Amino acid sequence: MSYYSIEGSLFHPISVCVIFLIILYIIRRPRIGINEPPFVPYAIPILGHTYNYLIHTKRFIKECKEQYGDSFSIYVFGRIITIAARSSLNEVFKNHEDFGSTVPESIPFHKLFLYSNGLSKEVLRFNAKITREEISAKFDVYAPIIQKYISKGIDKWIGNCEGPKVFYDTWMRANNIIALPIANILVGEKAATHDLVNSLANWSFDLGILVALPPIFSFIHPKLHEFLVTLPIILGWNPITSHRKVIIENVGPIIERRLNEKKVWGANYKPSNDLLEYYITQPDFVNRFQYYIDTLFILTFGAIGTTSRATTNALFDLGGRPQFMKELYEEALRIDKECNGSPKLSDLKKMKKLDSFVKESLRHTDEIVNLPHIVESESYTFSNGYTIPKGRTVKMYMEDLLKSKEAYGEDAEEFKPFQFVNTDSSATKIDRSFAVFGGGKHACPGRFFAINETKLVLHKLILKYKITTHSGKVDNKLVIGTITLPPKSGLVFENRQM
Ligand code: HEM
Repeated sequence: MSYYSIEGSLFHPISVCVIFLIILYIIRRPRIGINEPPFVPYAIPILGHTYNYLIHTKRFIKECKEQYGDSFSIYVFGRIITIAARSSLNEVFKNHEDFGSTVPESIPFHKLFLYSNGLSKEVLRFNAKITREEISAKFDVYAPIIQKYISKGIDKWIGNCEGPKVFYDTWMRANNIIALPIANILVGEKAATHDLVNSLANWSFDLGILVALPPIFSFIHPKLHEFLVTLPIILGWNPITSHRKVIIENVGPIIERRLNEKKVWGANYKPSNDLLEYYITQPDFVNRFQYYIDTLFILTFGAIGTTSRATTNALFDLGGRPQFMKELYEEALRIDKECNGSPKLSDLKKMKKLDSFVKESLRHTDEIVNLPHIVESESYTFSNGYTIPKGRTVKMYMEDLLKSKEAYGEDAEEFKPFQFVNTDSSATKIDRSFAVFGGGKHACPGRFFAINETKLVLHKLILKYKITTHSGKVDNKLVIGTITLPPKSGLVFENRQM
């Protein structure tokens, strides 16, 4: 009797597990339509290519391309994704009516931003328009504010380095420096209090568990992962709430005052030099105040972390290669003299070596695949004849583009900081071999602002400090699955002797 009951109790959970895995295998087996790009075979059921994709990304994707060509599909976290290498990749950008952007799967923007339904087309259109017309195009209008707050930020976050100071949180510091001018341009100097700047700079870092949870439940069903990620929000934990409160407390009274002044002074109302003024002029602003606060959050998500990441990577690229500092310092000194220490757009354009350095640093972001897009039309047929269905996620094989020997020479893997100096290829220029800012109609409209702000921050830092890595070597980026973040190692700042 006891023999049977022990065996029964062991048999029961194991057999349930086995039956569950068999059912999972059958129902989640990838189904490939006719004429699709080659599907790379895999050995481990259910897991598919997930392990190789996450752990051996560079080698795995390279081998797939060599064997299966310019577009191929793999099975990762219970989903088929298509990888588009160099020529197919540019098609995705060009045919923007067939493709839409996807938010990183792990971030439930639609639950975080209820007034705008997250990254809706309407929000993207609005943000693209103001970025293009009111931010990038007005760099010189905002130049005094940008200069002032970059200097303030450097004083606060790097400060006086009479002896060498080692920072192990350079990205956080650069993020705060980059956020200061952006926040001041967006909401004006009066509203951009310490708390507000802090909220705009750091809210995306507070998403914590919502971003950290790998989509393991997608093996069962993608909706299950989506549900688990949104569960904390459904249960009342929304990491945005406290930041939203800070923003509203700071901009609310200023908006109210400006709206009153507009009523009283009519045509004599004097608009302020900030983006809040643009928001106020929207015909539906009063009725959709919370919607516009959402758009502001979403804009800073794409603007601050990306720019500070580029700046931090460039600092580490420079710190690990001090042999290039002399040339950059001499260029910085010369141009700074010419403009009496206040570079405008025309002066930033003259910083050819710095521009080339920043572009080379962006080329070496070291992400293998990135920029997911989703097929929104019924299907899409690549010019190589392969068709992918509606709903399919396509990821760009960025390494294939950015380290292409055809475009960057036999030594494309090397860091060649001044290779763009005598070309007409500035860091903001998008071409078939440089898609760091995307491409086509939806290419990043903030790239002019981002590059100029990055250059201005680096210009001021190069003039003020000697910068080296603490290791004395070129430090590796932090690799998390298929994405890379700036190194976490030490960066040393030391005042230059005047
Ligand atoms: C180095 C910094 C930056 C990088 C690497 C970057 C990268 C990108 C990329 C790759 C895209 C296209 C995404 C896609 O095709 O799905 C994009 C779009 C966009 N970026 Fe940036 N970005 C940066 C800075 C900025 C800044 C500073 C702003 C705003 C001030 C901004 C605003 C936008 C907007 C509004 C879009 C959407 C455009 C559209 O949908 O038409 N970006 N960015």
